[in-house]
Amino acid sequence: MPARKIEGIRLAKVIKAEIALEVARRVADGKHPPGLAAVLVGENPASQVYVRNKRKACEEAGLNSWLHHLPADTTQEELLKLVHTLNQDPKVNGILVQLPLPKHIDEETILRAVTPLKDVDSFHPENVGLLMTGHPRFMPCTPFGVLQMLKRSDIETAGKRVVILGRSNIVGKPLALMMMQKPSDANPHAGDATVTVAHRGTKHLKEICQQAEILIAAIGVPNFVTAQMVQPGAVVIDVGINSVNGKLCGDVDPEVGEVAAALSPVPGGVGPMTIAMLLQNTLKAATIHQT
Ligand SMILES: Nc1nc(=O)c2c([nH]1)NC[C@@H]1CN(c3ccc(C(=O)N[C@@H](CCC(=O)O)C(=O)O)cc3)C=[N+]21
Ligand SMILES: [Mg+2]
Repeated sequence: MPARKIEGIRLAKVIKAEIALEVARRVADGKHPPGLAAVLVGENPASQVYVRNKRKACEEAGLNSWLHHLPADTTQEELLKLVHTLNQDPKVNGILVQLPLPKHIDEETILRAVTPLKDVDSFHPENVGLLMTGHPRFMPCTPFGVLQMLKRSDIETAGKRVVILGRSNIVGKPLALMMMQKPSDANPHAGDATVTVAHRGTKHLKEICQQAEILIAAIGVPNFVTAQMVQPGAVVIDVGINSVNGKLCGDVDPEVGEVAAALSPVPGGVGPMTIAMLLQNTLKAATIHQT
């Protein structure tokens, strides 16, 4: 029986509608709409697509959004100056500096310059630390999207054996934290799972993947996960966004659909969920700022 398709794009629509309702309620109370400032440096075509999708989603949910598109030769000082301006702007609740940045700019320096209270990506070390200790301020958007995708598909994570392929700061590492943590009032979305993090250097990778009840691929290699790596009946989440001959493809080979119980597609899976959670975080930021 082919795998059930976990339609992130449909779940994201539901979440965006919930956010739109809450935004309308706040506006009716005389508050400003939450505002997201996106900063894009240079002409990376994929980044331009993501930023466009983010702005469209903001518009649909009634949030304000601004795009600051700077030329590829922008200096680090100029970018820092813009970040400082956005930090001070009361209409801006969330700041997103699209990665990757051009080589001559130090990403770590820029991510630390975003005030943690507007850091809707949750990339600032203060927010990473809060997440690590189980008191998240903002949950990073892609891992949060993965957890919501499972929850809203009635897929239990508690007590399950979860294998995460990939150890990036944006996906693998924070997802591992959120998946393994015990839920609490401060951390209601925690997964309560048993987590293994594997990567390209892992020995016996196939055997480890076969142990997974939930397998999450965020390794950045097209079609890396094949059917023989997947336990029959497992749930597989594909976080991969790869471009192959101009076509978008994930980290999971489509043949996995023949053995998995459920599989998230690319496109239409984790990507739209990431954007929905970005709006959720921007709304949360507005709540924190009381604007
Ligand atoms: N500061 C920062 N925050 C990010 O959250 C961030 C980033 N930098 N840099 C790049 C990655 C990637 N990312 C995606 C968001 C949406 C889709 C998305 O909407 N994908 C659609 C299709 C898009 C298409 O047509 O190419 C889908 O999967 O259905 C994909 C990828 C956010 N990222
Ligand atoms: Mg990785």
